[in-house]
Parts: sequence; C-alpha cells; structure tokens
Amino acid sequence: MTDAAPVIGAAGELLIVAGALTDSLATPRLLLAGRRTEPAWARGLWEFAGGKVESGETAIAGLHRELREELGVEVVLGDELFGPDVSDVTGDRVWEIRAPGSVPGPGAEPSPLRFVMRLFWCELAPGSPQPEPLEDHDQLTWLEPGSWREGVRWLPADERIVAALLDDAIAIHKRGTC
Ligand SMILES: Nc1nc2c([nH]c(=O)n2[C@H]2C[C@H](O)[C@@H](COP(=O)(O)OP(=O)(O)OP(=O)(O)O)O2)c(=O)[nH]1
Repeated sequence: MTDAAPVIGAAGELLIVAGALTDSLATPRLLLAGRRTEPAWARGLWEFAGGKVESGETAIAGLHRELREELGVEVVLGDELFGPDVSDVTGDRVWEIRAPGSVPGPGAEPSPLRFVMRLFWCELAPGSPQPEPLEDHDQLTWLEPGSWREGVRWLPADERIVAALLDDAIAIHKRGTC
C-alpha cells in the first residue's frame, strides 16, 4: 500500500498481484496466509499478501514491492498460477476477484471496476527475514499440509484459487517423485 495510483486499464480493470508464499518451490508444504485488517467487509478474513499494481510498474515489480511492504521479505518467484479468466486489458489468464458492480462481502460498496488477480508461487530468498505482519494484516500463519483450504477463512474470491493452488502443489510433488 503506497500513495501511488493503481493502474486502471482502459477497460475499467484493476490488476492485483499476489504471492503464494511457500516453504519450498520444489516441494511446497506450507502456505502463508495473512489476516486482513481492512476494509470492514474483509476484516478478519485471510488472503495472499499482495496488492494493486501501480502506475509505471510491472506486475512482477509490484509483487516484490507489496511483499516487501506488507511482510518485509525478499522472495524468489516461481511459476504463475494461471486463472481461468482473461484480462480485458492484456489478454493474460487471470483470476477475476470482483466483477464490475458486484460487492465482495457484507457491507461492501459496489465498484464499477473489474478486479483481476495474478498469483505467483514464491519462496523466501536466501538471507530474507521471516515474514512479519507489517502492513494490512494483523496476523500471519503458515498453513500446514491438509489445512490449506479449511485452516483459515479465506476471502470469498480466494476460495477457488486456494483449491487450484493445492491441486498445483500436488502436481509439483508428483513431478518431483516421477
Ligand atoms: N492482496 C489481496 N487482495 C485480495 C485477495 N483476494 C481478494 O479478493 N482481494 C481483494 C481485496 C481488495 O479489494 C483488493 C486488493 O486490494 P489491497 O487493499 O490489497 O491493495 P493495496 O495493498 O494496494 O492497498 P490499497 O491501495 O487498497 O490501500 O483485492 C488476495 O488474496 N490478496
């Protein structure tokens, strides 16, 4: 979160980037989730650390900045978890997290913008500090195997993303043992 303006594409689309921070890109076992402090509709729900890409910034640069600001970490990026939706601006495969005019949760305002997310696997870079809830979260947790989906109450839009991430983690493990 900074004062710079987020990028709103001509199609009225806002891009969010987020990190699926795990203990190991090669054999992911743990998944980091952060508990949001605001806005009111999202308070107490859990999410991937990340945020809005700012004007003049690439998605990757935005992701490194958000993870530094929110968690105080440096990361090595892994693969992107492509979503089933398509960006109206870039044509990238994304995760739609809010359709224009929809409300994400009780008490939330409708937004004329479409919110789409790009999510990347990542692990701590050598020498990085451990994550801390510096901004936007009041608690962090490393979810153990078997508790990625049910271990916390995710933001509504994240539920299908976590399910896909888990499938991907299982596929990564299988590839590693074949
Ligand atoms: N960071 C993040 N945002 C998510 C996730 N799932 C989800 O629906 N969202 C929504 C919540 C917000 O409406 C929006 C992201 O905005 P944000 O508040 O994190 O962005 P930001 O850090 O740049 O902060 P700000 O400019 O709003 O102050 O996307 C997720 O897993 N991570």
